[in-house]
Amino acid sequence: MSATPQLVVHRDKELMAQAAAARLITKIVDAQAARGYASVVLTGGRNGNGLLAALSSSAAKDAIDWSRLDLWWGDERFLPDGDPERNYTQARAALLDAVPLNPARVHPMPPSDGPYEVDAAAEAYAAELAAAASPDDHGPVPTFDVLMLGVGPDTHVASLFPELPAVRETERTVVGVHGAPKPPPTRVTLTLPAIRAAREVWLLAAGEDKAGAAAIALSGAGEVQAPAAGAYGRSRTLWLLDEAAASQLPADLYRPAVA
Ligand SMILES: O=C(O)[C@H](O)[C@@H](O)[C@H](O)[C@H](O)COP(=O)(O)O
Repeated sequence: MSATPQLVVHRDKELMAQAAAARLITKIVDAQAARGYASVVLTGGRNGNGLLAALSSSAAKDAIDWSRLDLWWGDERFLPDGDPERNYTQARAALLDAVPLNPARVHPMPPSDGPYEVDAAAEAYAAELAAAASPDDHGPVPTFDVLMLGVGPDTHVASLFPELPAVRETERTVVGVHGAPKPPPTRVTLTLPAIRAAREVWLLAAGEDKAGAAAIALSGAGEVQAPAAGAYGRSRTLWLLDEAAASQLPADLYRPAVA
């Protein structure tokens, strides 16, 4: 496990999205060369969607073999299929509808108008992950190449909000969330054990409203109070920030260049 995060600070959120998209393309191409396929966990939010939009407008995206890419989600707002607030709907609009993915490798979380209520939806997604895991993986989830997470101003990641039961989960890989402080209140989320199955976890934070959250999560806070602090990958944990989000980090973590 690699709990010590590395930080990359970009000038602004546009540059951050473009650089993160370039980084993701390279990661996917490398994984496909090494293993034949790649697996990525997507996140919602402005930064996650900004990265997908940047990837969509990058010429280098054609280097990816889209038919050999597994896509999963870190969390989902439990809303009807096609709802514009669903992370899946937003990811389709930002990128997925424009690239030749293999539909069998795309794994959106279940919608609220499907066969499941929210806790059963979480169980179904956990079963889908378990079915995709191989004996080489470390448990009932695949070893994702990259798992991306937006960071909320309250330090939430995926739909793991401070102090709520989901962030305390140590056994199940996916749980239903009831009473989330950010609408909608009902959600499905990967848990910290599932997140930590990833080779690399990338946390995306841009804007002044994230500065406090980044400083708290990177300064030794506990994961129940600051879920972002508990999100780390097996071989790498990378925080991708813009200068505004990095502005409250302690000087031993980040020293802005002097102009
Ligand atoms: O499910 C949600 O309500 C959002 O997706 C949320 O979890 C988001 O990822 C973070 O709040 C970061 O948001 P931004 O990237 O928009 O700053």
